[in-house]
Amino acid sequence: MGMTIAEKILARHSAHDVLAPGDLAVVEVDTAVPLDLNFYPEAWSEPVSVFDPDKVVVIFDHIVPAPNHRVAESLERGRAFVERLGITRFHDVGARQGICHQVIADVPYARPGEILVCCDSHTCSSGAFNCAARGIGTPELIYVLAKGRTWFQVGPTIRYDLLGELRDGVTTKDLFLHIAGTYGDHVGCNVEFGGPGLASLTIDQRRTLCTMCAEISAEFAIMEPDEVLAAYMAERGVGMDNAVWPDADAVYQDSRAIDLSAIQPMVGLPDSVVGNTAPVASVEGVPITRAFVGSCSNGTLEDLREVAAVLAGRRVHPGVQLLVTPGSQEIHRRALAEGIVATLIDAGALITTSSCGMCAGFVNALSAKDVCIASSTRNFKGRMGHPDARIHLASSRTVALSALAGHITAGTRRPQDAEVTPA
Ligand SMILES: CC(C)[C@@](O)(CC(=O)O)C(=O)O
Repeated sequence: MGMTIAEKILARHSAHDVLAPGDLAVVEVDTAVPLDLNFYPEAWSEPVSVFDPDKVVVIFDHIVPAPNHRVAESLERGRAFVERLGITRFHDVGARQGICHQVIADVPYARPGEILVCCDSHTCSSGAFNCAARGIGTPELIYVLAKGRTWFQVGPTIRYDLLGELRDGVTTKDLFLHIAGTYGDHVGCNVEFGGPGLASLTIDQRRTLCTMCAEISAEFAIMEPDEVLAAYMAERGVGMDNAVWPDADAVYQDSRAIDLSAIQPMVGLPDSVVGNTAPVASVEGVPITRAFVGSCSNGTLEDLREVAAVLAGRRVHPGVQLLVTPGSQEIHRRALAEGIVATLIDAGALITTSSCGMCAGFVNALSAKDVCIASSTRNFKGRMGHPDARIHLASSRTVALSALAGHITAGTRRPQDAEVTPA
């Protein structure tokens, strides 16, 4: 019987030749990624040894730099663990800091055909690399660290075939919001992306889409390998030998074709994106007080470029506070080199340290009165501060346009503005 990408990767890492939905697979893990949050005393029960220190990557990203002594003590616990077990791949506060999924992409720690686990729901982000990547809980991570193995129950797979190309100014965030609004949640299911339209999407755009699949409760969200991925990996010295395509006779729970050219700018409405999204045009004019660009879904260099293109030579609306959080120090440095940081600051934005930042609600929280538009991952009630704050999710471009206007808007691109705006 034919297998989907997820089934094939799990089978290759297990004792099974064939896996089908419902099967339990015990698998060897290629990479395990503990985060700063794992080292809180209530969560952490330290393994005496790790299965292979070279397969462990420790990344501090959620609450960094430490805002209080409790966090500082957790980070110290993490550093002691890294030191004791001889883990060399360590992203501490400082020069190598970044959001785990962005760092995993930058290096890259996620590789085609491999299995990567991390204690964060957005770990499916690395499905863009044809990697079976998934979030797990801290107790399970401790087991993986000790034994190098974990288990998954194989879920049915929903296949998305992408056709055509996105129109100018439309992003994979809009594509995701279309999927979440149209099809609702994908609880217990793997998601697989392929089709001729995939070739038109950059790696950053692919990561946005895969990352957001956590919000529809997907298990694995994996893309087919192609030349775009091969080029990205080749630049980083990684081959495609283990890349996995689905079998021609793979069995899917459902197959859905999406015409990318039909997607329009979308907004995720408060307080969940599941079945709750709308074209930006339909909420045009809703006043906002806060705007945020960042997170593991949209803190990429392409996001920052898009925001800079919108903001160049303009000023953010006086009633709006705009925060921009580069996904990693690597991206921050490249944004500096490209002049993006200066453009954003001149426009009135605040650039923050590379971390989960506002998305995780640990810094710069929203008040009860705030209305926010964010390109980040999640908009549950109370996610970014007070439960009465209203959070809309959108592309970084829509966030930037809205920050200029002081209200939610799909706006227009600058060259078009120049044509229609009298001097
Ligand atoms: C810790 C929290 C902010 C988290 O990172 C947890 C998670 O994704 O598993 C999230 O994005 O909700």
